[in-house]
Amino acid sequence: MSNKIEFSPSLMTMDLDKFKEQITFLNNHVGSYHIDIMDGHYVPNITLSPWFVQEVRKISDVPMSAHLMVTNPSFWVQQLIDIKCEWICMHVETLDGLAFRLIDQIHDAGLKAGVVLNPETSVDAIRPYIDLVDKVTIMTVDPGFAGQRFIDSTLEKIVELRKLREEHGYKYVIEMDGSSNRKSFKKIYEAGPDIYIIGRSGLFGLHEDIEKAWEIMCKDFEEMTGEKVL
Ligand SMILES: O=C(CO)[C@@H](O)[C@H](O)[C@H](O)COP(=O)(O)O
Ligand SMILES: [Co+2]
Repeated sequence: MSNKIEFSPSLMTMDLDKFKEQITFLNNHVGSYHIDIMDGHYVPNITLSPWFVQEVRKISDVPMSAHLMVTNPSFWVQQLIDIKCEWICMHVETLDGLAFRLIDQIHDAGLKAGVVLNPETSVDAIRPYIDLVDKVTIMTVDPGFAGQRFIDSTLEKIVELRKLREEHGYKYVIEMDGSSNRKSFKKIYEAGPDIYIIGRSGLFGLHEDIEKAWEIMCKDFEEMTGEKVL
């Protein structure tokens, strides 16, 4: 398989004492930044925020993708629209009765709308609006925390999404989120997402120098998949 693969660092796992150095380096290497936004309610944790998106924006032109883990997506979507966050991705499990309105609202603002599926949520849940979304993210861990174990059974949803896209000509890109690293790269690659979220286990934790960490990540990916990181 040689579709264009994009890497998207999960910035909640970066080293904040090296914020400028890490972003400046990554700006030249990655396709987007992944910003985890939690409300301490939908998941029992609090991490980044729209404010953080704006801080990154001061030193980066790389598109930003907000991963909303919140019980009240409308409130957060509006904030992210106001600051023109390029990708706004909402958990399917929080969208009942709101999906079409929020997707339209994001599109009307000229931004991209994504949906995120928990490990136990099936692709069928997004069938009513699958043709409208720009991205589908498959959680390969439970949402809320870094450093969790990879859930193998989630990979079949990536295969299913690829098949559906081929059959129906849907426009969405497919992203995976959770514990992508040397140990899991091969099986993820075989399932075939377009975007890999890389966190502490796959990137930031590999070396304190981000340039070296990136080199190790690329080598790991190439060794495990046979695919060169461009
Ligand atoms: O949404 C989440 C967690 O709720 C992810 O974006 C993680 O931040 C990322 O997957 C961590 O990856 P690891 O550090 O575990 O490899
Ligand atoms: Co995430």
